[in-house]
Amino acid sequence: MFSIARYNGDAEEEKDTRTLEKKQERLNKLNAKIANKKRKEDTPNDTPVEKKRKNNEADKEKVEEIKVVEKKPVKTPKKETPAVKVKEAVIEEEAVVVEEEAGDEEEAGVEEEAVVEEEEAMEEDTEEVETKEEEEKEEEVEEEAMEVVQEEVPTLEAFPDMLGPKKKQSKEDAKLLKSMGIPEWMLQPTVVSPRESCDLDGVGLSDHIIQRCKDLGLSSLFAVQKAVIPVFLRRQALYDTRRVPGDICISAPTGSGKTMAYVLPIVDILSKRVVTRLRAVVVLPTRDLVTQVKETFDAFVKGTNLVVAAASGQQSFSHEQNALVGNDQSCPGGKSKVDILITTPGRLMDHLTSTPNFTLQHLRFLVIDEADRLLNQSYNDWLNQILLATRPEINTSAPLLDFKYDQYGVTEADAIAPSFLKSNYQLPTTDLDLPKAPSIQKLLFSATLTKNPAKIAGLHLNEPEYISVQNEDGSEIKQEYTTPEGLKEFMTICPTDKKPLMVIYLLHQLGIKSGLCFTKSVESTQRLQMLIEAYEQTQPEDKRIRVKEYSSDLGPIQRKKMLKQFKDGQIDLLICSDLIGRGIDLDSVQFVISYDVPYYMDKYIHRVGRTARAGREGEAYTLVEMQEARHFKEILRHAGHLNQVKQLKIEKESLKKLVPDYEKAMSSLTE
Ligand SMILES: Nc1ncnc2c1ncn2[C@@H]1O[C@H](COP(=O)(O)OP(=O)(O)OP(=O)(O)O)[C@@H](O)[C@H]1O
Repeated sequence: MFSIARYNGDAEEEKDTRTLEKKQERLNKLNAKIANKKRKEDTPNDTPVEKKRKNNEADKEKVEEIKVVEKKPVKTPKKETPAVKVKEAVIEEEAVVVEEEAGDEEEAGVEEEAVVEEEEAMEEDTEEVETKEEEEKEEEVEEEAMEVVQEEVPTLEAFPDMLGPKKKQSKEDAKLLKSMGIPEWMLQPTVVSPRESCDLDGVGLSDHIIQRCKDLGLSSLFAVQKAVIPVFLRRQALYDTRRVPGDICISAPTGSGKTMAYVLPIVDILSKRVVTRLRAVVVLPTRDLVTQVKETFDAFVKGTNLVVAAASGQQSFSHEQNALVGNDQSCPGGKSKVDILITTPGRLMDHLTSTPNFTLQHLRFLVIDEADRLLNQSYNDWLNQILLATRPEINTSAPLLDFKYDQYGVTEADAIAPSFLKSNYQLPTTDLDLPKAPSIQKLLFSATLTKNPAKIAGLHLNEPEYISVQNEDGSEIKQEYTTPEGLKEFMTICPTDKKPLMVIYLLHQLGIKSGLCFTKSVESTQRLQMLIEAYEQTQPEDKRIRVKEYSSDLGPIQRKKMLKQFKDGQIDLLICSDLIGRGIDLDSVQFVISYDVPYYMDKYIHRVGRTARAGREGEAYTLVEMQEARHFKEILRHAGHLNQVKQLKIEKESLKKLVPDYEKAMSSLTE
């Protein structure tokens, strides 16, 4: 059903690397010169702001010097030309306090950085507008600014590359990492190539599940599924109080099929259960993902008597309570109407604290999907609270064993998980008694799994195993992340004011459709959507791109509707914040634009991973403002990913052609 297409750009990459190396050499010399000069200028009493200003000047100077070496000097428009207006609009747009999605802690640092950068950009603008002489050269300058977009802006190296591209891990490195607290099992993953695959019957799944896979159009299993499913199926018992099942951490590229890697074995193992208990909980960071994963479970439990529920606040709390436990009286073993629960950490905590009979004592599987993102979220100490609820406490003041019988003559104790019996009753013990351990297995999934020792320690993993689906390309440079094979990545460095125009260029000149465009905030999303929509109004009806904004401002029903319209091809471009930057699986996404640069590599990986999923092809474009170029390249280089992201060459003439309609659109918005 799916064809795996490979991008064979080795020769091109080699050429690019050579060019980059030469440039790098030239730039290193310049950097040394600038660093010397800067040292002389620096005074010990400089405030951080002053130092930052000087740094900026040095960077600016460096850009200028580089341009002298490579091309003629580039100036930016000074007067309030339409281009300047756009720039101001964009700056205004970005200066607004960034309202990121709730819980996205990473963003805090980024917001601060962005605000500082915008302030500096504004300062520069004011100075420029005041220069009368240059006002006269308006047209010429405008043309030159266009050229900046077209030119290849070289890598800016302000500091010696201390981190440098990551080299393959040597024994000494491993020792160092170990001494930093990274556990040994994490340093020695079972590495699986993303190209591996196997037949549906190659991993030990039961006939029923294999048939279900076929009914749903699957013909083989992807690498992550081939590697992970047998590890799940090794231990099929629901309660094995003697041997705890080992925990598993799985890292595999975006779109590589991680969801089915846990859905298939969980459904297979649980479908043999007799009584309904809550035995699997899947925790996800957003409601949209809860809905998506619930749909996958629903598809595979068909034909079994397993019950799947979602609790993410899309329905009222009492509705959820009723669906999870009903209205029965309190019972020591808890009650459950569902076998599998898909939820967000917040909602899970709410049910743990406020829903009588809701218990995790029977939990066999705890899946933490998008694990790095969730582990960064400390909402009410959710992880600790959940883990506590799965661990029995010995209660010395518990009453003596005295089972009550229910209406069917079944003892109440049958409802209590074996490991929790001692929490509820005092049991007669003998010398032969061994402690009964809970049978919970923790499973962590992500395309960018954390290696933060503190976060890992917080999970209290049992005999963990680490499976990593990654390229082993034999090169010297270690790639931190593996991206899908069918993904082509591009970046273009352009002035802030040209970014909306660049999006229009990508849509109209390259004719790309069915895409996601990520911005850094809800406000930014709204403004860009308005601007593009205004531009589309200037176009003939049959050439208009249908663009919509997808943000947390929309209710769950609207969001669902919008995603369906996008899947059905009724929307060409969804402009969104990082709300759907992770995990969301829309098979129709052909391209991704990062309108605002992601400040962290993992965010970049998840964004670009919305395309080229399940062996398909896709393209990702990142618009990089000139002042961000150094930082962005640095994070790419540090992750060993710089060579994979090509500079996009843009034809000046094609871009220019769009300007008149763009100006019309701008003035229609300001009217
Ligand atoms: N064996 C398979 N054969 C065909 N398609 C598959 C198979 N396994 C998964 N898929 C499809 O691949 C797509 C991506 O899967 P999934 O959403 O699980 O990726 P993921 O690894 O979780 O990505 P992300 O890290 O972005 O969340 C889905 O549309 C899914 O239906």
